[in-house]
Amino acid sequence: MTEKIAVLGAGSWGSMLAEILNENGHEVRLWAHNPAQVQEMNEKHTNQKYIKNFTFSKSLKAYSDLKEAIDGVDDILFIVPSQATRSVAKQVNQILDQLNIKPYIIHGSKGLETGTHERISQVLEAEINPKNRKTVSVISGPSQAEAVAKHDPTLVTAASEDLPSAIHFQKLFMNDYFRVYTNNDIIGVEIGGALKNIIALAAGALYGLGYGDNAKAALMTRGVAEISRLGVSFGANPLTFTGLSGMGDVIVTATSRDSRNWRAGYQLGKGKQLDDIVKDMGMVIEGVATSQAAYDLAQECGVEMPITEAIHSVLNKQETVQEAINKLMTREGRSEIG
Ligand SMILES: NC(=O)C1=CN([C@@H]2O[C@H](COP(=O)(O)OP(=O)(O)OC[C@H]3O[C@@H](n4cnc5c(N)ncnc54)[C@H](OP(=O)(O)O)[C@@H]3O)[C@@H](O)[C@H]2O)C=CC1
Ligand SMILES: O=C(CO)COP(=O)(O)O
Repeated sequence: MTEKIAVLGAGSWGSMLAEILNENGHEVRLWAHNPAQVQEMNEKHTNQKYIKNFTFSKSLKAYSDLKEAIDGVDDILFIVPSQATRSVAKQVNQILDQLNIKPYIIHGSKGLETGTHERISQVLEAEINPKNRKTVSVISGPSQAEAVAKHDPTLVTAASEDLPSAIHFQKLFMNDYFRVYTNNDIIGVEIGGALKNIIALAAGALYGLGYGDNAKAALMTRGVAEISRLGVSFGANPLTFTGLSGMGDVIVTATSRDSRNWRAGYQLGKGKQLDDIVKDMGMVIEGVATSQAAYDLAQECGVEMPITEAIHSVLNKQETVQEAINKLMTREGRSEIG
């Protein structure tokens, strides 16, 4: 089955997912809002700012006109930063009002919207009229774009409340280096993907301060515990958090030097100011905005999330990283389970 697919967002992950789909034989249209980036992709087949030293397939075409990118497609994949998804979805909906198509929608963004605290599938469902689309799904899991570029064997999850839609995307993406599982727990998959970025910030900060493997293992394990607590309070399946989009993504993002969130945390641990880190990174650090949304949600729902609170207070300059660690370590003793 070959399909026409629009990929919206040509950063590290959008361009790499577009390359996978293109290699799988689909007709892929990669949309970027920056015309210079479209020109670079079409003329040099590179995307140097986002994926260094990688040459994309010549058959992968980039577009700067959103309507041209979407017209006639079977599927639309949203891969812009979480906080930009709503504005892109509004534009897409207006265009779909004028076209006679009803595509499947999927996204690969890992964040929660600040203010509304919505998951990205909720944003897409709200902004794209059901008459203009089929279901909304997510693709998530441990998948640094730089490693996918090297065909590192990578396993991810496609999730939708509608299992046939998840299977639809499993078939589109699967190949011999990119293996896709399915899950109908979209809440758990999205919450795991979004909140692991907070744990990655914390892991980088610990390393920046010089702490080692015990601290890293403790952080990852208790990180999954608190992500799971929040997710379960929204009806997620606790087992999802032991899987690829939960523990799997915590492991890769909290250990990979390719992770922007880990690198940002490392610099925080070294004492660099957040504004400078964000400016110098030049790519999205999802954990920064998502730590605010997760902190607000935890307060609203009465869910205990000590690591999220610690990162929130460090990012808001209420505590240093060392002070936050001291507070975490001297909390009252707890039972591990429950
Ligand atoms: N990189 C990775 O390995 C992975 C990333 N993800 C997730 O994918 C999502 C995207 O990340 P990634 O590709 O890495 O991010 P990048 O920062 O690498 O790229 C983001 C892209 O989105 C574009 N963009 C930003 N704002 C807008 C907007 N308002 N409208 C249209 N386009 C916009 C940027 O263009 P410009 O810079 O020109 O503004 C850029 O092309 C994130 O949620 C991330 O968590 C998930 C798995 C792996
Ligand atoms: O989500 C990712 C890998 O699974 C990418 O993480 P970063 O955004 O921290 O690079």
